[in-house]
Amino acid sequence: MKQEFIVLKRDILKILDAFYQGKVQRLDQAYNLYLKSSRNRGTDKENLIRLCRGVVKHSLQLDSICRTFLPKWEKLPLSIQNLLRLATFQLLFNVSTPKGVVVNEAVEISKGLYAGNFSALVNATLRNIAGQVDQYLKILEGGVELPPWLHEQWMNKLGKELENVVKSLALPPVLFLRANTLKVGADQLAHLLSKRDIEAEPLLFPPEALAVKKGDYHELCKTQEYRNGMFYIQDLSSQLVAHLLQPQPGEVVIEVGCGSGGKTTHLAQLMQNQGEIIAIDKQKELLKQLFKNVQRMGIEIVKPLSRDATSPIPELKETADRVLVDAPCSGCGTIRKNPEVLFRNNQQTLRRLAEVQKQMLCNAANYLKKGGTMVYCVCTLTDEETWEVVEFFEKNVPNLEKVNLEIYLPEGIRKRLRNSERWKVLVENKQKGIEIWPHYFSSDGLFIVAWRKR
Ligand SMILES: C[S@@+](CC[C@H](N)C(=O)[O-])C[C@H]1O[C@@H](n2cnc3c(N)ncnc32)[C@H](O)[C@@H]1O
Repeated sequence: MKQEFIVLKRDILKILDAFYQGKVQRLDQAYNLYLKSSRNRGTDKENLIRLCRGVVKHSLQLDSICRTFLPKWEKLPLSIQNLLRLATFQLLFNVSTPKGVVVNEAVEISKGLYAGNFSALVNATLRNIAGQVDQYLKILEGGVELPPWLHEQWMNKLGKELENVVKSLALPPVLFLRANTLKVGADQLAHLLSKRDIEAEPLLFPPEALAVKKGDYHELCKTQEYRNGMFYIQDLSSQLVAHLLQPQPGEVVIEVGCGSGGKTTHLAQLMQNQGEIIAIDKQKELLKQLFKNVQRMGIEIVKPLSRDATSPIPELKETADRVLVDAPCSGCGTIRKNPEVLFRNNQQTLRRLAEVQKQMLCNAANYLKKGGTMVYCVCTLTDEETWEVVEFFEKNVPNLEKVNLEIYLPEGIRKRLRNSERWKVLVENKQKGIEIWPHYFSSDGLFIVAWRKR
């Protein structure tokens, strides 16, 4: 039995315990907090993240498998539940590790929990599950199990296509980069990274996008190219947003909900570092990170503004050529990398978020000059946060007309969208907004819509 795997799994269990106890909202907060402490610097980070993410992503399925053998599953202490979840996940997904090793390691760990009172139960349950792995694998081949409220919504939208979505959500997230074209092109960046044994393949659209084929997040952040601001780690669908806003050098652009600057820095690139971007967020901590990113990437046109964007900001009235509203949302498009989204949301949280989105959007429309363009985007695809927000906005804010974004999409992207039944429905209904579903490009899901002020 390899001692280091046992240590790794004990670490994972601490993270899962913190997550399921609700001590942190997001899973990445739980593992980042943990990895930050100096004792854990040598941890096999990627394996740890993969296993934590896998357990949370499949926990509805893992729990129902465990429940088959443990009718009193709900009454078990949380650490024992997590130990069984983790070992079951390994039995089903880590086919390279012999089943006996997985079971023995779990039993060994259980001896240190609750005076070993649950060791026999852990042993018997996992041996039963190990004996029926083939049967369970068939269930898991269907993809991630969505909570009923989300399954019903997406089924209504997608019908049979939902099968492809949930299968795609089960896959690990793809790491995408955006070359900072103020410093380097995608081909040149790929070449520089290859010297560090990182393989990143330039994509056709956007021209600055790359998909990482070899190398992980932590390796990338340590490179000289990262420190020199030659790239930003950003999902592919997010990279479409700045292009669809079409900012021009010399213009005034306002971004509402700028966070740490993923889209802000992209807007600055497209503006060739000329003009002005007012980057608004209510979280000061994120604005500090934005400042670091802007400096790292050699950008000089960003003015951070710490404000609550659900209230009007009178001094910005009719000042902007373009406005981007990147609103807080449930993140249902990001389940591949943020599986906690499956558990932290329900119809109530969606309604609360939709209210914030509506207020941010209605206020932001006032910042546009006549003839200016505004984009609203969210990395989710629930009705409440997308089309219902659009409907409310259009009823309440006059003098705006929807822009047909399809014409701004490059042929490759358009072709893929046109292949989907969902796109045909949107076009038939003259909806004009764009829905990127996670299986189209192995990216996050995203909703984008745009208006022009008359
Ligand atoms: C989707 S995230 C932004 C991501 C960012 N634009 C990027 O591309 O990296 C939404 C942002 O909205 C901010 N936010 C939430 N509520 C807000 C409010 N009432 N006023 C201003 N910003 C808010 C959050 O702090 C968060 O950074």
